[in-house]
Amino acid sequence: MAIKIVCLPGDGIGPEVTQSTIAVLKAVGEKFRIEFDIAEYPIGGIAIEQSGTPLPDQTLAACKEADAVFLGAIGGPQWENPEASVRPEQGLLKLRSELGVFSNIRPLKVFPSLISSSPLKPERLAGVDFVVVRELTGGIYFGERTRQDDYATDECRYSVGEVERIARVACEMAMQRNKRVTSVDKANVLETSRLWREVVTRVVKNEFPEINLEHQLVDSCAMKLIQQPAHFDVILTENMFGDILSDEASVLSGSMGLLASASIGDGVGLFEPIHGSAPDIAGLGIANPYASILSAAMMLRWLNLELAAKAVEDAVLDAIDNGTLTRDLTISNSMREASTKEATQAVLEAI
Ligand SMILES: NC(=O)c1ccc[n+]([C@@H]2O[C@H](COP(=O)([O-])OP(=O)(O)OC[C@H]3O[C@@H](n4cnc5c(N)ncnc54)[C@H](O)[C@@H]3O)[C@@H](O)[C@H]2O)c1
Ligand SMILES: CC(C)[C@H](C(=O)O)[C@@H](O)C(=O)O
Ligand SMILES: [Mg+2]
Repeated sequence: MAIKIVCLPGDGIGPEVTQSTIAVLKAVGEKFRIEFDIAEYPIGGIAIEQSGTPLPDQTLAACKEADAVFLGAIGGPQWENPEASVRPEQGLLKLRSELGVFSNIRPLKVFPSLISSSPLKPERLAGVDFVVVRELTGGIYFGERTRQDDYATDECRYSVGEVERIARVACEMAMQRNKRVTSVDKANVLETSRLWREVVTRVVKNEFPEINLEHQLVDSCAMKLIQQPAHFDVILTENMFGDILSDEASVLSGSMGLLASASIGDGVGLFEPIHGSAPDIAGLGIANPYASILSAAMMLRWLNLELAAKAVEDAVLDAIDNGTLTRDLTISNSMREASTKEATQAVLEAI
């Protein structure tokens, strides 16, 4: 039976990188005789243009019935008017919430052949391999917002249950890795962080006694990520800190255009690169498609298609090792610059 994938290209470079990813999915499907039924639906700014809402009912219904959902990126300056009542980002947040995908897994590896693409010194990058486990459906992203003439508020709320379940995801992941969890919070200031710290400590003590747990404040964690990135194994953190730290971490790998993610809950999974719609390069044909393609590999693995997932990851690695690099990766090392199409072609040839 065909595997039903709902694809949400979105805005800016979203459609460019999803087009590459669909080509790769088709190729890997042919190689391993897997039938994918891929249907595209609007989300984000394009959906606002078409129907006045960033997450149309048909899109949400299709996502809920799919085996997996794949998203490019949403947003852009056209929809950034501070007075606007509908925004592309609301569509993505509602989708995450409706699908209940509370854990966002963002792996970070440094590809040896890309060490010169990172602004960090090579010796800092040796052995860097960690994963950010970001809570995705709670915290300040989903609290009540108010606006008066002269002030505004954003509520940040976490329940014990929300922290327990994401802590378990991080611990289970750490058990498959080096059994080290760094839980990141701001417990010296925030009450939600003090609850977070308490709950994480209890979950580890009662359920994962083999895990080596450390707590780190988010400000010094931001520093340590650059100063000593090889220190980390699993970084467990709340929604907004995870958003910020993962973009920061992408600099270690050389580009945001390399970082994939999987958003998992109890039902259908959502797979998306961590980057946004990159309005500054949209339409130029130079976006890096590897983050998106690697997100599809995470999707294949989650669908229990391990051979196909590995084939996609190896093909991206081959393309990178052969020096097929888009502008974001060549900028600091004056190598030849590949287009999105050329990078996609290099992956297709390696499959
Ligand atoms: N998941 C998502 O859909 C998502 C994620 C982040 C931001 N956004 C939205 O994207 C819009 C732009 O946000 P931003 O500029 O802060 O972040 P961004 O991630 O879109 O871009 C940041 C920088 O990284 C570069 N970049 C990002 N992805 C790249 C790729 N694949 N290849 C080459 N270069 C790449 C961009 O050119 C830009 O210079 C905003 O509307 C924001 O809300 C959406
Ligand atoms: C677009 C925005 C709502 C989103 C987030 O903050 O979660 C993005 O930055 C991400 O990292 O996926
Ligand atoms: Mg982000």
